[in-house]
Amino acid sequence: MNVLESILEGVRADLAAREARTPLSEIKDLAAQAAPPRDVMAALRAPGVGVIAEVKRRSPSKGELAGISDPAELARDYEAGGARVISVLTEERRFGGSLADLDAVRTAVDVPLLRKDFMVSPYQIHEARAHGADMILLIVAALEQNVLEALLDRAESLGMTALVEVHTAEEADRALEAGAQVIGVNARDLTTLEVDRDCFGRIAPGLPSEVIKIAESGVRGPGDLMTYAGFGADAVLVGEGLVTSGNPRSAVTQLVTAGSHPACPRPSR
Ligand SMILES: O=P(O)(O)OC[C@@H](O)[C@@H](O)c1c[nH]c2ccccc12
Repeated sequence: MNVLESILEGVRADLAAREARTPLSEIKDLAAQAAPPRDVMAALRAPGVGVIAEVKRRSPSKGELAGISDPAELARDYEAGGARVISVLTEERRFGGSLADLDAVRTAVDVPLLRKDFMVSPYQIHEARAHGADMILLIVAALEQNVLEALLDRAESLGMTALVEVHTAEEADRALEAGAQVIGVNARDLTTLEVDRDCFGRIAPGLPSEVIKIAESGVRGPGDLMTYAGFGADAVLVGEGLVTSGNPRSAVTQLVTAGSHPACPRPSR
């Protein structure tokens, strides 16, 4: 079993336990009562290369990253630094996240939120909405094509935006086939955890100009952002580099400043 498969096994078990406690009908009601979703596309289409800042406690490759004691405070720093969207990892077993983290962040900031998890069922999408998320992650490598399409449709029917994650050109074709409007190229191969920073440059230039393109993982600082900008990135998604920086607010500001600098190549659409 590869890393992704073993993560998915745990995710399915945890999901079954939550579904047993709170039935789908109930979670749908809670989602319907939530404040309306924020306009993620508008946030991502703003000029310059945007920053999606991630609340990430642990990773399967590095273990505990920075001992985040207050996710709300971290999120406020991200927002003050100029993050366009905040990503909250809610997977518990490998990433140490939770829906409680998402709740804490939702009460602390106004920017759109991405629920970062391994989505395999519509239940998780209603759950994300009920907890205030505006965007969800769909990992192509984790989903059969028909399930990918069903989850994408479900997210859109709730007024949410899906970030469809790929790591290969074949997966990018599947994302487009499913109708993805926002595609994230993850530099990390989730089956091996290896990082390949050239992945974005191989895949993104082949995507249609109207698709929003996000470079995910392994962003160390403004230099990486500029490289990705040259290949057409609309935004970068950064976790570890921010949480381990010692000063997340200024680390976000530095990225945002680079992404709005006149010398930074802008996606043309
Ligand atoms: O911490 P990094 O290397 O900056 O990466 C952030 C983000 O891209 C990463 O957490 C991620 C990308 N895709 C995922 C899918 C599931 C869990 C986590 C992820």
